[in-house]
Amino acid sequence: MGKTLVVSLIICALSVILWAMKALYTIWWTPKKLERALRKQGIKGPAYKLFFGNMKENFGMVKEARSKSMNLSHNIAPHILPFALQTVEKYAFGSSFEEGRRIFQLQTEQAELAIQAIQSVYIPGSRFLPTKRNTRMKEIDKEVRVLLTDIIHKREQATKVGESTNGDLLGLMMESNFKEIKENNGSKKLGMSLHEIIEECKLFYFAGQETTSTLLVWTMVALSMHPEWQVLAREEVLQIFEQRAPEFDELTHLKIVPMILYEVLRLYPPLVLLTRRTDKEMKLGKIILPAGVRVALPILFIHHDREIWGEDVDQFNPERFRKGVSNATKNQVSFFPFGWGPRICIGQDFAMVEAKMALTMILQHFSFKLSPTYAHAPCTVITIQPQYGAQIILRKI
Ligand code: HEM
Repeated sequence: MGKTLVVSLIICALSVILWAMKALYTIWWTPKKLERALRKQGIKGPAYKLFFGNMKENFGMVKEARSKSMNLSHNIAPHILPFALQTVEKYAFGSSFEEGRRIFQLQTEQAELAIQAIQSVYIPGSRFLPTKRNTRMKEIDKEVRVLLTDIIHKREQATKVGESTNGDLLGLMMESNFKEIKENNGSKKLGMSLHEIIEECKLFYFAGQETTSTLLVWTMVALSMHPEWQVLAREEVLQIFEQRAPEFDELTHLKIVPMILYEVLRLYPPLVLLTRRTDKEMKLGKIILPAGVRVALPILFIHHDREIWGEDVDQFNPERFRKGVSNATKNQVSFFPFGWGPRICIGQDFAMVEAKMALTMILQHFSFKLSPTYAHAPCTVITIQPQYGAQIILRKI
């Protein structure tokens, strides 16, 4: 008993030391290393300032918006999320909403538990303890795997007997995997493993629903706050489609709706930050970054940078996108809600089509305005969310 206690204490002490070393490395040594490297290149100042600009001002903007608590009646956010999921399910997995509902519920619960874990005090190694939350997270992970494995196995059988993928993403992924294995004489080393396919599916669930529903929720909030743009968008939609459902090809005729969506993505980018780690010395513009440095690309801050966007940076002004994104950004990389470079969001066109389609149909059938109970309080919970909900009053037209 005494021996076990000593061993446990030693393990605990070692993990605390390791954790402290890691924290020191991340918050002190790496920025110092970066600063030294930058100083040699004639760039002076603390590393965080060099890369984030005036953080205080930017954080202030988000904090200021967090105000009093409100009641959640008419909150549209929970209704938009299942819509986005249904779309991802249908086009990414081809399965019906009902079939995927269990996975959706589980993934939602998993995201909530992950947020709770992120927001609680970090104790090194605590994720291995059999706490209620950890146990539930493991159970969820297991159940999601079983459900997805089932969908994948059914698809595998269908692909083997030459059934069509119907062009959905999972089918295409498996078809190409199957082809690669076949071309290499059945060697499974080259194709994706079941584990990899499951991880891709899970990524699609997270990447494809929360982001697009966030875009739609903020678009409805913005159009409620700016009824003049709501009127313009509705006029355009009714002129092109009248009351009928839009066809995919016709969506390119929309001009005002994409301007609105871009402006919403600028003001409320669903993902506020991207991070990268340099694995070797790298040149970033005129700056040389040493290896092992974590670089944050603060999408939200850059989208709200007065120097880039001008004095009306905090205003909702879709007009700035009238001549397209390159014109609005003067060809700089200052608007990147979907990321940039090789890891750019693969679902961006899909998301834009989905948002245009959904917004068109909402505008055709409803006019909407903010409920007096709405409090404007954007806050970051993985994606940027209205902290007290998005209470909107819809009127059938
Ligand atoms: C408004 C909607 C969306 C926004 C704002 C958004 C934004 C992003 C961003 C910022 C990234 C990270 C890029 C990086 O790390 O550089 C990303 C990655 C990704 N997104 Fe989206 N996304 C949206 C919708 C979607 C949809 C609808 C899907 C799928 C149907 C999707 C699938 C993915 C995937 C699979 C990745 C990972 C790509 C990779 O690592 O190579 N996203 N997205």
